[in-house]
Amino acid sequence: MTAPTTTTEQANDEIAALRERINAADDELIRIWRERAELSRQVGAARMAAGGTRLVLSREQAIVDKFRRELGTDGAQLAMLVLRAGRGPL
Ligand SMILES: C=C(O[C@@H]1C=C(C(=O)O)C=C[C@H]1O)C(=O)O
Repeated sequence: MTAPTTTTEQANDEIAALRERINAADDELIRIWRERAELSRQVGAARMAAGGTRLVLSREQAIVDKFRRELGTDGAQLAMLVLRAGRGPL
């Protein structure tokens, strides 16, 4: 059996530092999630105020396709949640 290359204390320090970065990334994701939902709501309101539709399915499909291309099947699922956050459930 090979000896460990780091001590438990070193590993704990590294994990604590990485978790700080994860927490910062999560905060950013939450901020961006809220920002996008608000922008989407504003687009919907502007379009409906001009007599247009609340939804544009071709645009939503393009967004789902982009997320799938970039992130795979989970990305497509994520896009559905992202879209729902802005315009509400279908
Ligand atoms: C924001 C818009 O309105 C709706 C919401 C979308 C979105 O959140 O990306 C996309 C298409 C529309 O169904 C838009 O048309 O861009």
